Amino acid sequence: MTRPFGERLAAAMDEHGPLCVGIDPHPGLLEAWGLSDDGAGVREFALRVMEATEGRLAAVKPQSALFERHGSRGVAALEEVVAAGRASGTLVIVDAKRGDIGSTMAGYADAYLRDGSPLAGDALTVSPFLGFGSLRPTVDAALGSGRGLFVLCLTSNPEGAGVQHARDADGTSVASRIAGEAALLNEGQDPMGSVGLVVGATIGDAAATTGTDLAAVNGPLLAPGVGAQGGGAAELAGVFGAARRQVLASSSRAVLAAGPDVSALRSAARTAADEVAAALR
Ligand SMILES: O=c1ccn([C@@H]2O[C@H](COP(=O)(O)O)[C@@H](O)[C@H]2O)c(=O)[nH]1
Repeated sequence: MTRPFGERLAAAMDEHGPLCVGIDPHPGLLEAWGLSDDGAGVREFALRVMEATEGRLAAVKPQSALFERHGSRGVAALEEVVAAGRASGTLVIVDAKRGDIGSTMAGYADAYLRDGSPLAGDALTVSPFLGFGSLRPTVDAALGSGRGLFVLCLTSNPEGAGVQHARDADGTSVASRIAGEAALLNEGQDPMGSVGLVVGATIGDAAATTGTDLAAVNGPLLAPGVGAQGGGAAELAGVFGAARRQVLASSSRAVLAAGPDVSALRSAARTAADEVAAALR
């Protein structure tokens, strides 16, 4: 039986530091790397990032949308990233932000969280905005197969606040409600549970102002927004406070800009990993 994701991620973060590099093959980056904006270009881009990071980072996070742009060839390239992660032991978080009614979520669970599925990495990002309960099929599939989830909670984009900071009749914010549901699923897990949250490095004091107790989640906190969106060491320390040991910081464009040379990418990833490790110590 595979060890739970939370346990595997904690071990990977201890070994390599709390950084996840995003694999985001944007058209502009493909051009800058001298690659074609098609399935072959995306494949070459993604496999170079894997070569630079394999066995050296806790995790990578392919952005599904930027693979899907190229239809079946792009999705085939995403499958190769998943397979490369499996072969090297680098954890793969598929950033697809899936969210739908429960019966359809069962389909996504089958695609992204089932042993033997070519798109099943180690964890999947999901959206709880159709109701946390609608995520149940993905929760069951993840926990039953040693995989993890990252549930959107306080996202890095400024537009997220309108929904996530809203309060219900008893004054509880949406973000706090989501964090509370994740905490229930992670109860008693050591060193941490497998149901994480997405909490942007750019959210300032929003955890405090929305009453969201991040430390109580007892699960990993995926923190995008480092680098290109303006999050840095100071922001990470300020946003996460007592929850900082649970944080897996994520950076895509700021690291990917160092490509296409594999050793330059490797060195950019190492520098970013050392910076976030120092900020979150
Ligand atoms: O709140 C969120 C959730 C996910 N993301 C994703 O992370 C990367 C960020 O890329 P950068 O180039 O480092 O800005 C991207 O794939 C987003 O979809 C996020 O930014 N914020």
